[in-house]
Amino acid sequence: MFVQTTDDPLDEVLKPPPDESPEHRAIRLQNEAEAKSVSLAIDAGIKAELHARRKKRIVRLLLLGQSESGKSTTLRQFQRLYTPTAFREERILWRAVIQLNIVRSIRTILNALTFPSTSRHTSPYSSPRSRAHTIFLPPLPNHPPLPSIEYELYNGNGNDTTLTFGSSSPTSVNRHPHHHSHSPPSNPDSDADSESDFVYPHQHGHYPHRSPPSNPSITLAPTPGLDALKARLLPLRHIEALLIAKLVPPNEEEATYFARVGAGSSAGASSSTRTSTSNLSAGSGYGTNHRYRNQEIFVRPGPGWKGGLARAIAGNTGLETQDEPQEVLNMCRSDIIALWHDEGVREVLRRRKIRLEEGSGFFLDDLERLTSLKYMPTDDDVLKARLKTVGASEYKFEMEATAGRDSGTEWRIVDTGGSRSQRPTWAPFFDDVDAIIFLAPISGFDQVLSEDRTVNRLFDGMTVAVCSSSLPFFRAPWTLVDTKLLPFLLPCLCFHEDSILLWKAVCSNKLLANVDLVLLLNKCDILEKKLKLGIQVSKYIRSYGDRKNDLDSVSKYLRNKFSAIHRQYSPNPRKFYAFFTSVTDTATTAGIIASVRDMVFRQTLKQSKLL
Ligand SMILES: Nc1nc2c(ncn2[C@@H]2O[C@H](COP(=O)(O)OP(=O)(O)OP(=O)(O)O)[C@@H](O)[C@H]2O)c(=O)[nH]1
Ligand SMILES: [Mg+2]
Repeated sequence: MFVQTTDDPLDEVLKPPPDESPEHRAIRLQNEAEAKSVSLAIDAGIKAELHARRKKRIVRLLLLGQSESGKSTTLRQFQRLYTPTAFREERILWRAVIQLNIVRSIRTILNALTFPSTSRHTSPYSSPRSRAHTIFLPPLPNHPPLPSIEYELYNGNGNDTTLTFGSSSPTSVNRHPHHHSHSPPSNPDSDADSESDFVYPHQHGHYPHRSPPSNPSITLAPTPGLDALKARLLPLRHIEALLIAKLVPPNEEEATYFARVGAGSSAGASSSTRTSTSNLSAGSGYGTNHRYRNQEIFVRPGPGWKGGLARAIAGNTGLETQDEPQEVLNMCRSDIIALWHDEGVREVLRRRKIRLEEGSGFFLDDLERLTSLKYMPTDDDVLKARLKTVGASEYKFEMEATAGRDSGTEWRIVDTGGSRSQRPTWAPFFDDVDAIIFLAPISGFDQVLSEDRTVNRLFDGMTVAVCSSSLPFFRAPWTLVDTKLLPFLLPCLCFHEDSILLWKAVCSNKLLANVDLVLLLNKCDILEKKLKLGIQVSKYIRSYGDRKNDLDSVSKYLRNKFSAIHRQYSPNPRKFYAFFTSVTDTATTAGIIASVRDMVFRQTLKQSKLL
């Protein structure tokens, strides 16, 4: 029976009729009882859901470390292990990145063969014999004609070659003298070009091994073999532009920065091709502006670039795709393989100290498979692919049931860009993080930072940085520190810029005082290779002294260094977790990631007093 306690007009409506019969009343009461129980059940469901949501654990991990330390690769390992279906589905999207990695490796080789390496040889125009040429290339198959674009390439025998792709091009490759606007300026140092420290191939396109001369310079010889090979590899420049245009959104200002700096002629290019044009001009920029030739293509983390690629290949299985870069790679396959396996080329790279196989995105040892028309990236390929990160982004993982007791926990992993200009983006994540995974690529003891070639990756570069508790480290980008300002920036410490410096900064940061730090001493596989090649650690790290130059001794020595810093700089005592890793190695990394996950999970429970 309703008890009317309010003046609610609804009550008036719901009031039983005054002449309600006993039968009708019984039915009405039964209906009301049923409605009430349904309503109660709904309320209970909502309550339970709210309760479950409140109970749901969220663990937030932050990946830190210098550029190329392996942060994004570690994230991909997490994805591979904990969201395998999504990881597998996305493999096809990585093909473009791998193609770009291959093309860039080839470009590095061709540049090494072409450009003199000594500091006085900074201009490809410096030869008095320089003359520009134009090569007209036919439009590539299965691709709409591109506007006519010109690129310049120093072809190694004193001539500049301008390449033109476009619908107006003749159908055969031929050369003719280029107009005067591309004529090389005269250079008073031009005689210097008659000698350089690189080996030229002989006339049949092979690169004979030459024993090192007593003088590090090697006299140049005419190089028709190399010219022919390079001409056959020219389409790689075209696909480099296509790939960049595919991967970098057209509105990406930063990605095209260096292109604009090194831009050549791009008149007539449509706005959609301007990205590729200007980036190709950057390709020409490595002819005319050497300092930009190592610029990396990057993407902002998150699904953005993948979304664009996915749309581009929508409806395609990836097996019978008409993928132009793949077709061009396939077409150039034998030349690429010949180039990479040539002893003479290897010798040039050795002399130039270019060790592609130790660098990022190295795929040249597997060209047969990777250049096949039906190539589909494997898990390992995806892990080895290199795509620089800019900015920071959070990735969510629901652990699957197989993950055991932490199933239902939501893991949020933040991947960050590690190059110097990116480090200020780390700070906003510091106040809400459960653990930090810090990657230190210990193979970098004999390398310099790609963004500053005066700075050793691990130890010995001398750079000034500002670090103080009152001036948050990461909000004071080192790049902004001007030496003129130094007297005003106190306290000011002189650091050795490198992974060690970063580790010190992370350990000492007060915001992170209660955050667990997990150190991955990464790239052990490369370290091992270097040590086997006889590279002496003591040459680069003076304090290493006369310890054994083997993997065990070196890695333990480095771990102790990091551990000592952790002990000394942590504001509060905390445990030190360190692992030796090669995060591209799926077999070993799976176990390590499981340990890290368990350890972080336990600590999180402890801190939330659930354990
Ligand atoms: N051989 C080897 N290569 C590795 C290892 N870890 C990472 N790499 C490779 O090194 C390159 C750089 O790795 P990333 O994960 O992109 O580096 P990152 O720290 O994310 O770099 P940024 O995005 O620039 O900050 C990639 O090509 C990886 O495949 C390793 O342990 N061994
Ligand atoms: Mg990255």
